[in-house]
Parts: sequence; structure tokens; C-alpha cells
Amino acid sequence: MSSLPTIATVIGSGTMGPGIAATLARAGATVRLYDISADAITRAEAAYDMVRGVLEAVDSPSAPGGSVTFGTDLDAALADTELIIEAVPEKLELKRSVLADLEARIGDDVIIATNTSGIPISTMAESMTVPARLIGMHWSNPPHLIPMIEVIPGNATAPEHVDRLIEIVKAFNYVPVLEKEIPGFVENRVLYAILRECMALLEEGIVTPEGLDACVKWGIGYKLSVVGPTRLLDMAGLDIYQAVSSYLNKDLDNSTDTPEFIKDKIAAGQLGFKSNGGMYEYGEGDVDAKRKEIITGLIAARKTLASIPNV
Ligand SMILES: NC(=O)c1ccc[n+]([C@@H]2O[C@H](COP(=O)([O-])OP(=O)(O)OC[C@H]3O[C@@H](n4cnc5c(N)ncnc54)[C@H](O)[C@@H]3O)[C@@H](O)[C@H]2O)c1
Ligand SMILES: Cc1ncc(C=O)c(C(=O)O)c1O
Repeated sequence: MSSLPTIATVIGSGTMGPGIAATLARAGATVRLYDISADAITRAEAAYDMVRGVLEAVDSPSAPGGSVTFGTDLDAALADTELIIEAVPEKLELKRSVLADLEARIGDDVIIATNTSGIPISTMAESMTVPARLIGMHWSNPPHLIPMIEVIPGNATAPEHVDRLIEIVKAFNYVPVLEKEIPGFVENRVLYAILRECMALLEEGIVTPEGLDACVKWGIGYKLSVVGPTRLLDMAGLDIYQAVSSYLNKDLDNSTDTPEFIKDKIAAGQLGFKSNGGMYEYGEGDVDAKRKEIITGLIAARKTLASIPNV
């Protein structure tokens, strides 16, 4: 059996949809990218052209025959599909209603993989007619460049769908990480633990944003890109970890809500790149320049990481 689905459908063509569709298509799948909004589809077509250039530069696995078509006709997007990847906004009720709409239009054997950032799969599946077909498939942003996908079964997910999704992820040369279900899954639990402490350090004026970015990028990001946290402990020494964690863990931030200064920025319309200002301010052309620098850096770093041993 070929490992990739012949036809796959991506639902939602915002930040994540075009990169997901392009990755599958480059590996040889026929992909339909659907969105409820015609404007989103127009933006996705432009994004897809850029993503294709990036995939060429990063030399991602390429197979003949793959394609992406774009549209707002849901039945056309679903015809003969084997795998649906849901990438609509992170709102439980919206996702549930999209799942209900999809289920009314497809056969029982079609797998639905959700790209939720961390809503438990079992919670999402509660209202489904065939909950066995729902599985978490968490891509990291930008999805066409980060070659790792979290695979998260819910308590009703069919074991054969877990095996099939792992096989599909391997078929486009990404690393599948199988996890037990927990809110936020593994990646975002770790990321949000880091972000919580970072935002507290900024709020308390301990460090500037520029200083924080330099410290985390070189002191943590650079090192962790080569050696994972488990082996890092061996490198540092478990005795050192005990000595530091015994006084430090109790001092770390343990807030349970979003920091007030972030809420204030959102209320003032400061959302980041999408509003030309967020944590930093951006003048004319700055956002496009930063996006290009980030993509160029990720391509270079991915090539380097792919060429060194997995320690
Ligand atoms: N942005 C990230 O960094 C990131 C990373 C990993 C996972 N995710 C997750 O992926 C999902 C999508 O995130 P995103 O950042 O691409 O969102 P987004 O808001 O950029 O895009 C969502 C798209 O879904 C469309 N949409 C809304 N309702 C729809 C419907 N009923 N049917 C079809 N399309 C509909 C919107 O028009 C929009 O184009 C979320 O669950 C998010 O948490 C996001
Ligand atoms: C801040 C943030 N939150 C969620 C996600 C993914 O689910 C990401 C990402 O980069 O993938 C992120 O940066």
C-alpha cells in the first residue's frame, strides 16, 4: 500500500493550511484546500506560491504528481478524500460544528486529523457520530519547515488510524511523535511553560525584550536545537539539576491566566505581525523583511541540523 493518501483535504486556509497542503502535495498527494472565506482562499493561493519556493530551497522530499487545488465548495473538496486535516480557528464549538458538517458528507472510513494546538481530542470527539476517526495531528508553525508532527489519539480513536497516520507522516519524511492525550499536548506545554516565565520576566522589568530574546535564543534555543532536554540533563549532571531546581522551581512564575500587559496590547489592537505591532513595533515593510529573515534562518538551521548526528 502506498503510504501517502492519494487524495487529502485541508479544511481552513489561514496561517497553517497552505503550508500543510504544500507539504503533502510535494510528497505526491492530490490536495484540496478548502476555506469558508473566498478572501482567505485568495490569500492562500499567494501564500502557496511562496511556500513552494521555500520547499524548493529546503530541498524537501519531492515526488511527481502532487497538486493543490483551492476552493470554497466543500463537497468538491471532500470527493473521494481519504484524509481530512482540520485547521480552522482554535475554538471548540467552531471545531465541533465543522466536524459535524464534515461527518454528514463523508464515509465512515475517512480519517479526520485535527491540527488543534491543544484541545483534548476526546473533548472534540464527544459530539461526533464516528469518534473513532478523529485523531490529533499537531503541526508546528511554519508547517512546511518544521519536520515534526505530534500524533495524539483520543480515548475513542481507532488504533488502525493511529498506525495509518504515523505511516503518512513518515511518508513525507517528517518525524511523528506519538503522545498520550493531555491539554496542550507536549510541544505547547513546554513552549507555554517557557513563555509564561518569559512574560513574567518582562512584566517585572527584569530584562528587556531584546535581552530576553538574545538570552533564550543562544542560551536555550541554540543548545536545545542540538541536544534535547533529556540528554541536556545528562550533559549538565542530575546533581546540578537537583541543586538548582530545589531552590528555583518554587520561585518560577505559576500564574494561571494570560498576563495583564498582553491583554492590554490585544485590547489596543496590537497582535504582532498581523497588525504591524505587538511585542515590537514595525514600520513600513518591516514585517515582510522580518518574515523573510525568519524563513531564511529556519531554512539554514534545518539544513545544518539535518547534517549533524541526532544526539
Ligand atoms: N498559527 C499557529 O502558529 C498554529 C500552529 C499549530 C497549530 N495551530 C492550530 O491550527 C488551527 C488553525 O490555526 P491558524 O493559525 O491557521 O488559524 P487562522 O485563523 O490563520 O486560519 C483559520 C482559517 O479557517 C477558516 N475558517 C473559519 N471557519 C471555517 C469553517 N467553518 N470552515 C472552513 N474554514 C473555516 C478561516 O477563514 C481561516 O482562513 C488552530 O486550531 C490552531 O490552534 C496554529
Ligand atoms: C505561540 C504559539 N502557540 C501555539 C503554537 C502551535 O500550536 C505555536 C507554533 O509556533 O506552532 C506558537 O508559536
